Formats: sequence, C-alpha cells, structure tokens
Amino acid sequence: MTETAIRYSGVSKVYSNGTTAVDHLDLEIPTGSLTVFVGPSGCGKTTSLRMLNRMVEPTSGTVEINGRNVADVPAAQLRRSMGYVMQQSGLMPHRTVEDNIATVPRLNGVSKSTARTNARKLLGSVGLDESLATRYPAQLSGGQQQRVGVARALAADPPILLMDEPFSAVDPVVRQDLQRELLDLQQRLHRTIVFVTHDIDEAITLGNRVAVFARGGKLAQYATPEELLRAPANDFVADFIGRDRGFRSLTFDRAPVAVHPVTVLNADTGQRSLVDSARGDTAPWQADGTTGVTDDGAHDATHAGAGIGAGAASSQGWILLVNERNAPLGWLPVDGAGNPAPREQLRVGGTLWRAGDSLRTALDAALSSPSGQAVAVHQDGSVAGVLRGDEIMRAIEEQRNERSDRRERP
Ligand SMILES: Nc1ncnc2c1ncn2[C@@H]1O[C@H](COP(=O)(O)OP(=O)(O)OP(=O)(O)O)[C@@H](O)[C@H]1O
Repeated sequence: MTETAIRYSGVSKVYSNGTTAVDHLDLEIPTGSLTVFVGPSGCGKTTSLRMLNRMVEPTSGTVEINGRNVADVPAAQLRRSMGYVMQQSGLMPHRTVEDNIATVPRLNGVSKSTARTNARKLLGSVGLDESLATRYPAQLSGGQQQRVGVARALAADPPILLMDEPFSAVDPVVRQDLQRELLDLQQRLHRTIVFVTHDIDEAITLGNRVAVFARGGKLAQYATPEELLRAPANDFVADFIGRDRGFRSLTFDRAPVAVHPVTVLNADTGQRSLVDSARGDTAPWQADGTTGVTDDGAHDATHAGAGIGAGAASSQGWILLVNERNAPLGWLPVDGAGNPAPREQLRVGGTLWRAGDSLRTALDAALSSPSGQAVAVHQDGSVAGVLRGDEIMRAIEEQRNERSDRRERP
C-alpha cells in the first residue's frame, strides 16, 4: 500500500482582500511520487504549494505532512525539511555556486568543507560540470541557474521537494533537458515532489499524478496523466488539456511492432547494405534494383498494403543514408532504376524510434519520415530497421480495442 506523504483536508484560503485562492481542497499525495499542480493563472496552485511550508497559512482546513499538522511545526524547521525551487532560481548573487548550494546544510550544522564537497557532487547529479562551483550566479545561463537551484534544493537531502514553475523562464529546448533530468533524478532519488506549472504538457510529461485546478481555487480533477487524457472529468479539464489529446494519450501505449529490414547507403563509402536486425546482421545489398529482400524478411509482417507507409521493406522510392557509425542521416529519393538522387536532395529524417518507445513516438517517426516508414534505431543510435505506418496504425487500433474490451468486462 502506498503511504501518504501530504494530505490536504478541506483546505481553503481566503486572502485579506477577499480573494478565495483555494476552495475546499481535499488531496492526498503519495510518498515518493511526483505530483503536478496545473491550471490557468490565478487558480491557487502557488497558494496550495506554499501552505505546505507555511509561507501561506490556510484560512480553514488542515495540511498534514506524514500525518502531522504543519501548523504544529515551527515554520523554520519545516522549511529546512523541504527543498524549494522557484521560477527565478533565487540564488544569492554574492555567493558562489557551491556556497549557494551549501547554504541549508551549513544552517543545519554541516561543516563548510563537507558542505562544499557535497555541493560539487550535487552539481554532477543535475548535469553541471564541477568547474562551475566557484562561479557566481550571474556567470551562468538561465538553464544552469535553474539546475543550481535544483541542486540547492536537494542539498539538505529533503524527503519533500517543492517546485514552483521552476522551468518556465528558460527556452523550450533547455526546458526539455531540465524536465528529462528531473525525471532521471526522481528515478534515482524517489522524493515526494510537488511541482507547479501552468503548462499541461509539462504536467503530463512529469507527473505521476496531476491535479488540475480551476478558477476560484477548485480542484477540477486529480488523476494520472493517462486518465486525464483519456477521460477528462468535465469540459473545463478537456478544454484545458486542449487539442490532440487522443494522439497525446498514445504516449502511454506500448505494443510490439515489427521491425523490418531496410537498405541503407553509407554516406562515406557509397556502399549499400541491408540492415536486418532479426538476423542480427548487415548483409550486402543485392543489386536487382530493389533491396534484395521482400517483406518476409520482417519478423512477423502481414500487412494491408494501404495507409501511411504501406509498401515493402524496400522503402519504395527511398533509401536511408547513414554515416560511418550506421546512424541515420536522412532519406534520398531513388529513381525507377534504383539510383539514389544526388545528396542535395537529402530529406533529413524525422524523429526516431527505439525499442520500448511508445506508439506515439512510432507514429510520429512514421509521419515525419518522407518514406512513411519510421526509422528504428538501437540504443547506440545505429539503424535497426524500419517500422511501417500501416502496422503502427494497426497496433494502435488493437490497443484501443483491448482497452474498450477491458472497460466492458464486468
Ligand atoms: N498575497 C495575496 N494577497 C491577495 N491575493 C492573493 C495573494 N496571493 C495570491 N492572491 C490571489 O489568489 C489567487 C490565487 O493565486 P495563486 O498565486 O495561488 O495562483 P496560481 O494558480 O499559482 O497563479 P499563477 O500561475 O499566476 O502563479 C489569485 O487570484 C491571486 O491574485
């Protein structure tokens, strides 16, 4: 049974100007989970978060952490037992990175040298080089500052981490990196994390559970990301999640899809070969104007011959260009006689699929590939073969049927 780390019971907050920021919130957050509070601006996410460390006191109701009412714990003690990361990293400008990270451990009585040594170790775990330890915050990029903010929040080894829009001030690419690193970190550390964002995609990417708040500080739905996408509780949640929720819910579907052999052209040597992962090798290409294999080279291919990506493993009309490490570079059109077009016509390939990736990734890889086939790669990035669009679609359909069967079963 999962333990409850945080419990809101009938919690409301009315500010002195009469604004109801939180309205009768009942919520249980399991120990070791990453729970996201999401919702439009002004719906009470930050207020709810700040009631955990008593930066805000509830007007009514109780907030408990590990069964203890936070009102009974001195605020300073409470705050030291939780990491807190904000939108602006909140680093002290006149302290070096390592001293910023060491602040709370120092307050907790850890010696300066131990705190600094630990600070340097923490830099590594948030994806930063130790050489940054002696820099000042202004000498770091926005993304690096946020990473230092996360390291600082983790420095006292707190079981609970509060994160208030920590990644919203950085550009989208850095933001994705930070999200990925947070998930990696959480896999290793299993903290109880409460994360506030107004970005539903961020919530769905990060959350084990997501609490959707509506205006007026009311909880609209509290569910797993998958449940939210598949069964929004009401129109507000459906609207807030937005378009494409069917497509986005594919993120949670994983199903075996056949990896077919594919002919590749080495960009350096000009040599063609057949990558056939089922046979565990790369075979020379048979110069008969096609790939030298038919569909029966695939693991279990039976296909309708229609729909996106339909067609033989010969990637009709296209050949996959690879580098010296067999990593895909893109697709080249091939003429009727099997001759590839000049390199200028290279269509840089779309997203890639790795074993274990979701059906959404597979479909995206197929749709973003000019050949209509998703390029499958091994963990080292080398080509493993191709997935066919029609087979991906069939796998999606099968998953959907399975789900509705499950629902109909008593
Ligand atoms: N100190 C305060 N005094 C008065 N009203 C406040 C105070 N803090 C927040 N509010 C109001 O309470 C409501 C909820 O604010 P809160 O910051 O919790 O929302 P939020 O969902 O975190 O919003 P945002 O995403 O914009 O940060 C808002 O209407 C806000 O204006």
